[in-house]
Amino acid sequence: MTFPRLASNCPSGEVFQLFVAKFGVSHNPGLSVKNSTITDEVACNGLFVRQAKLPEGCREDGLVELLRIPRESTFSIHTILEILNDKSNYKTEAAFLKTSSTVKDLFGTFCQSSAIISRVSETLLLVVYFVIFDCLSRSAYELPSVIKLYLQQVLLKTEVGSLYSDLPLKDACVVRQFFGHYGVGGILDVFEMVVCLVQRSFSLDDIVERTSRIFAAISSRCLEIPEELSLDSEDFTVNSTLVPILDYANHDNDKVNAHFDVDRGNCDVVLLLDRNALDEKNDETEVFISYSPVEELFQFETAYGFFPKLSQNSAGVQFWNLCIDQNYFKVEKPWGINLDMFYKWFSIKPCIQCVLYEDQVLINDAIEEFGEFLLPFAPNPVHGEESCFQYNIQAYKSFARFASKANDRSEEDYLQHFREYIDSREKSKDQAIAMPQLAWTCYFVGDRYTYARLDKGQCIDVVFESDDAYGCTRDLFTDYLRNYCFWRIRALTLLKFEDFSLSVQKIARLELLVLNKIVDQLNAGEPTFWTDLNGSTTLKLPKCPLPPLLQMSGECLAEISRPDTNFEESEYTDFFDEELDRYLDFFTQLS
Ligand SMILES: C[S@@+](CC[C@H](N)C(=O)[O-])C[C@H]1O[C@@H](n2cnc3c(N)ncnc32)[C@H](O)[C@@H]1O
Repeated sequence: MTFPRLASNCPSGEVFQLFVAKFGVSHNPGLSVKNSTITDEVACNGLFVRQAKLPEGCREDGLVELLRIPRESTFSIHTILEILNDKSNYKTEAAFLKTSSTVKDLFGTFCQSSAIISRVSETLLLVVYFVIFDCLSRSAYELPSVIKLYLQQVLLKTEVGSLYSDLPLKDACVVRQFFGHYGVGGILDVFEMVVCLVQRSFSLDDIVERTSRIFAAISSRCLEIPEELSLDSEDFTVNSTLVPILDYANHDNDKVNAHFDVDRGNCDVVLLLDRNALDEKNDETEVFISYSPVEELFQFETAYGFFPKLSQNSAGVQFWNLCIDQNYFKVEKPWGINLDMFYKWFSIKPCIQCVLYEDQVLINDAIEEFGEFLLPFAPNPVHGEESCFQYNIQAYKSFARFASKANDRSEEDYLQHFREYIDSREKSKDQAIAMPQLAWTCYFVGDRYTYARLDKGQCIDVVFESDDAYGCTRDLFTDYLRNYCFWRIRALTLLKFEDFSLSVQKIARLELLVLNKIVDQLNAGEPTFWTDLNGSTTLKLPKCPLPPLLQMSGECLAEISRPDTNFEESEYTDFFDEELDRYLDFFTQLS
């Protein structure tokens, strides 16, 4: 099989040569960069290896080193500072002082923005750096040449086709309304904030378009590069890092034939080929690495702009973290419970993990988070016609009592504070209240029928003690899920997809596919939960994390009126002393 030559407008071959000639990158003679054939959707480069040109022999571990990139030619939040602070990277001392101090000032200003602080990640900080570099390079500042080359010939030339490439999203208000619970609002906020900060500091053309390109390129090219904490330690941390040339490698979990690593001797990043994974018949093969062995499709689409094919190497499964639109919490309330308030107090992510497996969509009920999601559907273990949870609208009085006991002061000193604070936390757009869970009482049978204010882990231990309780709860949840799917399918099908950016259309279509599949399976009485496959598969599901709890961009559904009626603490707990003990630190810190 042969691959097409690089298109004349594709600079990656030239970039490869420049990194080799000027920035210490070395490579195996069999390695080259070419147009990849994996996708027609975007212009796509890839790394290729020609077997005939690979020298004989290999490393001790049988792998062949294809590429070596010195640490100082990679970009992490640490190396960028080192590159900026190295005077030898500038033509004059004056240029060094001007650029390095301006970058630090602007970076400091950007990082004070609350939208950035609340969502800070190393990848975001890299975006901030490169957006600043782009503006400086267009404003008569000198940039270290390694940064300039990577920015201008890689980041700004990359086509990704992800959610970030589509920023600012068409019809952003509707997208926020219908996909905000997936965290899209946070992406939009950060993008708008970065653009706004840049526009305040520079009057340049095309800021929005270039910022979007840089966001998309960095999000799709960052690698998690391990770094030892110290020379004599086995412990290491990982840094989000941009690694030139290696980042031309594409992803395919079925065709993986290489992986990257760090040379512990000098911290170079190396790309290592498994020669056994090459097909003898093909003289030239595309090099594939794995961006992630576990494929969660929303994340792949947002970061990389594509849904990978279902691959046997990923255990034959992919995931869709079905985030629940919190607006539905107003529509249906199991046992009359306000689910928004429940999940917020317990810091439970309103998200159901779906497993895409052999043309089926199965709810992953084998993870702890599923049990957590299920909790508010549980019936009272004695009074089966009631919920097993009770909400205390006057929880601020419990907080005041705890604080008074912990600090030996009067309850009155704290009442107003907690009333206002709890009010603001319950009404906030965060998905977690982030206070001790003292608002929901759980009824359970231990040695006797009793009640206490437990956290989610404790609740799971006591609520699902018996298989009956679990089965009954799961049935109630299944009805809820069916109704949710109908509601959401209806909402999504009423949308005019053509009004949206391409990536949002792809996400909406895939979610519809998942929801319709669940409904079809439920209607046909087919398995809906992963554990229902018992016996028909011995597959052990890989771990796929749920998305984090949203900050500042969840829904705010609380409409709370807080009556000031008689309040008896003992109606809400049988375990006051244990609870006080448990949360003593929180309350003593208030003083
Ligand atoms: C780290 S870059 C790889 C190099 C990139 N192809 C280029 O042209 O520079 C990651 C991007 O490559 C593309 N890509 C990688 N693997 C892919 C695959 N299996 N299918 C479709 N696109 C892929 C996606 O656009 C992704 O965002």
